[in-house]
Amino acid sequence: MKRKIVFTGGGSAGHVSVNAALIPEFQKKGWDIFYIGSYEGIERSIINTNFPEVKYLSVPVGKLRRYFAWKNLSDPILVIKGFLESRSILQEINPDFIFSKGGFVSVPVVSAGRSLKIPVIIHESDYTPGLANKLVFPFSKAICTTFKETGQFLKGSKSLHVGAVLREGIFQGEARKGLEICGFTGLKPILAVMGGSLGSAKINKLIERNLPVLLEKYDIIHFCGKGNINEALRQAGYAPFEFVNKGLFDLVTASSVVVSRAGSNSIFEFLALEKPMLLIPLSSKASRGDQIINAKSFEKAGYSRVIEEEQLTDELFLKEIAYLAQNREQIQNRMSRNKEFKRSNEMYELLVKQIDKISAAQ
Ligand SMILES: CC(=O)N[C@H]1[C@@H](OP(=O)(O)OP(=O)(O)OC[C@H]2O[C@@H](n3ccc(=O)[nH]c3=O)[C@H](O)[C@@H]2O)O[C@H](CO)[C@@H](O)[C@@H]1O
Repeated sequence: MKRKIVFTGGGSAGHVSVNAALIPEFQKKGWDIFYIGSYEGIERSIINTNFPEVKYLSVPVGKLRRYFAWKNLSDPILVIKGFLESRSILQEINPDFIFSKGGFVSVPVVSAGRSLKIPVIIHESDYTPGLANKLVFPFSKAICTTFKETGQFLKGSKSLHVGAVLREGIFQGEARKGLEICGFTGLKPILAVMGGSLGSAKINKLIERNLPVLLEKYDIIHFCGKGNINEALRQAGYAPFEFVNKGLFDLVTASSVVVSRAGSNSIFEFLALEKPMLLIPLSSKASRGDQIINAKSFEKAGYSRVIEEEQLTDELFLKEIAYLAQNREQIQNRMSRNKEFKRSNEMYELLVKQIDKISAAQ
């Protein structure tokens, strides 16, 4: 009989990337694969676009906020509905295990899995654990972490440092194809700008203001986020994209320096591809501050420069880009020594070993 796995996680691509890295491995090994996500979240389009064979099942999702909003009154009802629907889906599938990448959508799925005694393994890619993962941590058999230091924030011995889990295609990117997609000549160095998977209004405005100056020295690839392209800016040397599913690694491989938010998956991808980074983490006013900690740890390792939003000025921004361009080789040397990541096939083997151990103990 085919073994079955249910993936969950979503809300932003950062909560889908590891799943997207692992799905092809489970496919190769003949598993029956299901994904439980929201009706409209980014996880739905990523899974349906890249893995049409995976059975995607939607459940209602209630957001967990740390601040007041009227929706805080209705969202608990959605969470309960999400739990009940997840439970009946899981009862029907009866998977060998659930792999959760976090985000709001994972809370009802993991809780329902626990109520049915289905083993759950979760993954945390940020330095400090996110709220959803913290809530479901007691329901899991193991929590895999990208950062070694994350274990100190999790009680007990369930945490397992695995490093970043990278999508297989990452090392197959071709600079030539990236240039072709953008219509660039390759004569100027390329600056890639990514405001996280959803785009960042702040970074988009920063680029807009500094575009004429930047274009004197660089060609620019700008990942603006869905619905954020400003068509008036389109010109020779400036290639804007909303969200790129295919060809992303051709574009990143073609780049010399990257300006980015500090979401964990993105920065580890840039590290693996040895792209010096200027990180502008999401402020602690708009988040739990996880990106600031991610960014600082990269700065300490000498892979990136960091400008916090509160310190961000156009002058400092241009100065830091110039610094990275000048010190590129030195930074890349440091990056090339970092091997703290897992290829998807290695992570597959690790997960299956874990799950066999758990099943034998049950
Ligand atoms: C606002 C928010 O909640 N941000 C969180 C979210 O960020 P976010 O969703 O931006 O997550 P990451 O930066 O970790 O990952 C983004 C992923 O999207 C991919 N990508 C991006 C652009 C594109 O056009 N195509 C594409 O495939 C990147 O290659 C990467 O794999 O999850 C991260 C990981 O938990 C957290 O650190 C962030 O704080």
